[in-house]
Amino acid sequence: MERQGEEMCFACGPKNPIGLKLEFELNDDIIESKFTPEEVHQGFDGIMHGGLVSTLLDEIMANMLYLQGVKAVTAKMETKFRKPVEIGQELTITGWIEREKKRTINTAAKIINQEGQKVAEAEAVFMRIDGK
Ligand SMILES: CCCCCCCCCCCC(=O)SCCNC(=O)CCNC(=O)[C@H](O)C(C)(C)COP(=O)(O)OP(=O)(O)OC[C@H]1O[C@@H](n2cnc3c(N)ncnc32)[C@H](O)[C@@H]1OP(=O)(O)O
Repeated sequence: MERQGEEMCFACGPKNPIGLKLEFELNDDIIESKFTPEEVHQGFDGIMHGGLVSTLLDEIMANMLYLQGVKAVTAKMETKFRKPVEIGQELTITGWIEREKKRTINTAAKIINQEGQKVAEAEAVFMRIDGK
């Protein structure tokens, strides 16, 4: 089978049939994406699965670096699930860089629901794999 590379990314790949198909807007140092979870994304009834909430946060931080030409992988990540994420509510996901030191980049991200409440947030350490 022919491999389709990054276009198959579960979170952002346009060719992944079961993917989240996230799109991003990078403005200066802040990246943003919108996503509305559906029933197929739930764990408990009516609530988005926490693993997928983490995926949204991981992906926004990863793509922020990727879109700036930085090749790095998530080395460590901590997620705080502040409120249940309801199915059918549009989410705004935002990511930014906190600090950089040699190979490691500390990043952060948050998810805000339609009512303006912070439903989840994360801090992560990315490690460059581009030899820089
Ligand atoms: C269409 C668009 C698509 C766009 C595509 C976008 C895709 C986005 C995907 C979402 C992002 C992801 O999920 S990325 C995938 C998930 N993450 C991964 O698979 C990463 C797996 N881990 C690794 O590959 C490796 O552990 C690395 C690269 C992180 C580090 O390995 P290494 O380069 O060999 O480094 P190593 O010699 O072991 O260690 C060097 C130093 O770093 C420390 N160190 C090593 N690993 C870690 C760690 N995880 N957390 C903390 N510290 C660590 C060591 O203690 C050591 O410290 P000292 O002794 O020097 O003090």
